[in-house]
Amino acid sequence: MALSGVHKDRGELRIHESLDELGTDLADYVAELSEASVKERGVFAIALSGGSLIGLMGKLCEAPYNKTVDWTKWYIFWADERVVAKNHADSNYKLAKDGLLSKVPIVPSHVHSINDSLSAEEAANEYEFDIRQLVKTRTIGVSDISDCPKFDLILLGMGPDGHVASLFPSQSVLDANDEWVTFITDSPKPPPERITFTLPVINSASNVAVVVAGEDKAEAVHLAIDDVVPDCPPLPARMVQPTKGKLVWFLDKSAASKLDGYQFSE
Ligand SMILES: O=C(O)[C@H](O)[C@@H](O)[C@H](O)[C@H](O)COP(=O)(O)O
Repeated sequence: MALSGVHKDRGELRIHESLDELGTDLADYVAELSEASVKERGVFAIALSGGSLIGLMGKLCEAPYNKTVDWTKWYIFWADERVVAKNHADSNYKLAKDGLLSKVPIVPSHVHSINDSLSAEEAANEYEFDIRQLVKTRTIGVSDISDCPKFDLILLGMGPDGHVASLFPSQSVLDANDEWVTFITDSPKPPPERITFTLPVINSASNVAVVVAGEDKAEAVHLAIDDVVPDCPPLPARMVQPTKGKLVWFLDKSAASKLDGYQFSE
C-alpha cells in the first residue's frame, strides 16, 4: 500500500500504488467483513454499485477467495440500479452477474435485484418493500438508532462530479429522509432512469467503502475528504458519513493526488 491512515472525521484512507494492489486489498477487506458478519449474524448482506467497482472486485473470483469465502451466506443488493432490462448492457445487475456473481457459488434466491418490468418509481417502491421484508426477518440487520436497514457492507463508486450510488449533486433526492429507496428520471450520467438507496440507508450501514480510481476524480476526492471551506453545497460523497458504521476509502494514487498532505513522486 502506498499510504494508509485514518482521517479525523472522514474515515480510513487506503491509497494504493496500482489498481492491482487496490484490487487485492479490496478483496481482502470484503472477505474479512464477510467472515466476521457470517460469524456474528450467520449471513452477509452486501450492496453493490455499478461502474468500475465490479472490475476492481474481480480478485474475489480467484484463489484463495473463491474457495475461502462462504458465498452461500451472501445476500446481494444494489445501492443503485439503472432502470433497464436485466440483460441490457447498462444494467448494474448484469455487470455484477457477468463480472462476479456467475463466477462464485452464490445462491440465486439470495440475489435481490430490481423488477425491471416496472417504472422507476414502482421499481424503487417494490425494492424498498423487498428490503423491508428482509429487515423483518433480520437477513438484513436494523439500525439501533432509526428503523433503517443496517447492511453489513455497502460498496460505492464515485463519479468525477462527486456522485455516489445515483445521488447526484444538487438533486432533491439528497434530502430524501422518509424513503429507503428512491428514484430519479433525470440522471446526468446516462441512462436517465435509476433507483437509489437514500443517504439515511447508506449512513446506517455497518461498513461503507468508497472505491475511487483515476486522476479525473482527484478534485472530487479532495472536496469529499479534505477540510475545505465549501463555496458550494457538499458533494454527495462528502455526505456519506456512517452514523455508527465504519467508512473506508480505497483510492489509487491518481485519485488521491490532490488530497492535502499526500504528495506522490513518480
Ligand atoms: O450505476 C452507476 O452509475 C453507479 O453506481 C455510480 O454511482 C458509479 O459507481 C459511479 O459513477 C462511479 O463509476 P465509475 O467507477 O465507472 O467511474
